[in-house]
Amino acid sequence: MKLKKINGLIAAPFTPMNEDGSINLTVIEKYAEKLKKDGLKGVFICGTTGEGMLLTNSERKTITKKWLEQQTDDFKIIVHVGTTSAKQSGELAIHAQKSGAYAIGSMGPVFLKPTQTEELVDFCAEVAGAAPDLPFYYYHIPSVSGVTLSMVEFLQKAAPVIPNLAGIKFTHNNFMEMQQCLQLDDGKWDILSGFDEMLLAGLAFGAKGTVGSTYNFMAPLYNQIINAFKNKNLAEARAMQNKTVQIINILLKYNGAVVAGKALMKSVGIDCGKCRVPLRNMTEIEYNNFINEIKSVGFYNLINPTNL
Ligand SMILES: CC(=O)N[C@@H]([C@@H](O)[C@H](O)[C@H](O)CO)[C@@H](O)CC(=O)C(=O)O
Repeated sequence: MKLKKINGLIAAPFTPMNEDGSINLTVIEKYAEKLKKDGLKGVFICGTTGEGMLLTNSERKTITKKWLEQQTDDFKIIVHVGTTSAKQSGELAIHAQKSGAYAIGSMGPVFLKPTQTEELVDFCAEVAGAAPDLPFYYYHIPSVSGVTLSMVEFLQKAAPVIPNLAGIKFTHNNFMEMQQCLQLDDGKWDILSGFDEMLLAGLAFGAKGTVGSTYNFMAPLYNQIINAFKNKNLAEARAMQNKTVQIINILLKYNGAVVAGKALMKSVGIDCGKCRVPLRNMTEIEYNNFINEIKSVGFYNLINPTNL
């Protein structure tokens, strides 16, 4: 399979929900329009940020169909199909391919975790094999999945048995390993940088595509980091990355990037509602304090493209 690499920002969108916790599809068209206007190259749906593992397979298929109504050549829909079961993930992969998704991704099995690379390869081979016409990305996110195997070894052992293997969504801060993956097989693999606050480091090691949650509401800042890096203006790139770090620190202080990021979306015009258990939503007092802290670092001026 001849694979094109992803270049630029891919958002990991929140899954909009109603007050009763049901999924809210009515927001997705407006959501996609905002992301396209902000310069996103697509979305990676039903991942960590999308609370994918807190949704039923039926809900994930419904969300997939809705997002796919927004897909264009310049706005790619990548579907996270990871679950604890290769069979369940395979079912989602079949649906994603039938529905016309650009690609699929899957994290490793988080229950009965693989302890050796061959076990992870076997899991991914079954999932990727269910959608043989789509590029498959392994979703490496050890801080959440607990699957901490070598990605270099994974690529080496997976390549011969997963013909549609495209690369790795590398949500990890081991940049030595990321660099090795980027260099492997003459740079064949598409290695997507997954930590927004370390985007500049990923760019420095050669990553071209990136997936993240804060691209939902800070994309103009990150596109400025990418442009400053391309123009060799590292002082500006570092200054902008530092601003994103300030904001991410506040998100992490208020129940984390998923809960706080999802709550923030309403203030940028896309009301995504609350998160599902076991995630703990903010109280009203916490939310007011959160917004005040976000304002105190100039967030709303920062994301206003006319100020960039
Ligand atoms: C652990 C985690 O949630 N990582 C986020 C980051 O975008 C993260 O929210 C951001 O770097 C702030 O820490 C993404 O990599 C996750 C992601 O791409 C996804 O939700 O599919």
